[in-house]
Amino acid sequence: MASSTTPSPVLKQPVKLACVQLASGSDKAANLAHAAAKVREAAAAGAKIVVLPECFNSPYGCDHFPSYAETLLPSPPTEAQSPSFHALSAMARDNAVYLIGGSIPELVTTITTTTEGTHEEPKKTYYNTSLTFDPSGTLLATHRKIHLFDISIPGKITFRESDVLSPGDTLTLVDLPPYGRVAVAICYDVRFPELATIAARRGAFALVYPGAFNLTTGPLHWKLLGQARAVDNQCYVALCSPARDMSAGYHAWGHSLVVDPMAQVLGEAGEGEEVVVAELDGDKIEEARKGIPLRDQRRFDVYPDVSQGAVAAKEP
Ligand SMILES: NC(=O)CC(=O)C(=O)O
Repeated sequence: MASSTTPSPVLKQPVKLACVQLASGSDKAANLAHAAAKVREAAAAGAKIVVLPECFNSPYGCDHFPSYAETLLPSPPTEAQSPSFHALSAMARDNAVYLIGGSIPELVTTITTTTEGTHEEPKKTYYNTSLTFDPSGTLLATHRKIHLFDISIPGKITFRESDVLSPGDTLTLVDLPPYGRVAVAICYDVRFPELATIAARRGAFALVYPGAFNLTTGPLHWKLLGQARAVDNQCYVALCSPARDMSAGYHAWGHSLVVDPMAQVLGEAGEGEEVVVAELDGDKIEEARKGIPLRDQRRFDVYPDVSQGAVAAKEP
C-alpha cells in the first residue's frame, strides 16, 4: 500500500482562473488584438490565471499550421519571428496575470546535410505549442502537444495532425507562485490519463488543457474527460476551447469549463464567446483527498506508480 503522509497543500491560496473562449478568424493580428481585449476582461473579473484556447491566433487545421507557424527558438524570439510570443507576453504583463497562452503552430528550422554531403537544406518541423507567461511577461514554460490528434470516425471526422505536425516529448509542469504548480497539456493530451496522473502526483493543483474538440467528439467526451481527469486525480481541471464558428473549416465544440476535485463543473461556456471564471480553493483538494483517500490506498504492490521512474518532464 502507499504510505500515509500529510503532504502540504498543493494550492497554497485561493485563486481565480479564467478560460477565455475566443472567436478567432484568419487575420492573425486581429486575433491577437481580440485576445488581448478578452484577457483584459478576464483580469477585470479578478482572474489571476488566464487560459486561452488551442490555436487561438489562427483557424485550426492541418492546412493552416505552416502558414501561421512562428519561430520561438532561440528564446526570446524577435517580434518578426513571433508576434504571438510578444503579444502574449504583453497581455500577461499589462494585466499582471499568469497567462497560459492557448497554443500556436511553432516552426523549427534545422539545417541538414544531404546524403551526398554536397549542400545543406533547411528542414522544417512544426509543433502545436503552448506558451505560459508570468505576470511580468516572462516566459515560464513551453509545452508541445505530445499526443497528436489523429482520428478517423467514418462518416464523421478524419483528422491527422501528424501529416504536418511533430509531437512534443515532455510533460510540462509550471510553478505559479504563490499559488502552486499546474500542468499544461493540449487538447488530445487530455485523453491520456497517465499524463494527468503523473502531473497530479508531482504536485499539480490544476491540469490545464487548451483544446478544440469538435461536434462529433465534443458532445461525447469533452466534459466527460474533464470530469474524469479531475476525479482520477482529485484536482482542478480547466479545458479552454475556441468559440464555435460554423463558417470555419473546423467546428469547435466550445463549452470551455472548469471542474473541481470532486468532478463538479464550476462553470461552463456555451458555444459562443465567453469568459468562464472559477475560484480554485486548495481546501477543496484536501477535502476531496481526505474524504476519498485514494492517495493512501493505492496498491503499488499490484501495479506500478506511473509517476515514478524515468518520465520526460520539464520540472520547474
Ligand atoms: N483536437 C484535438 O486535439 C482532440 C479532439 O478533438 C478529440 O480528442 O476529440
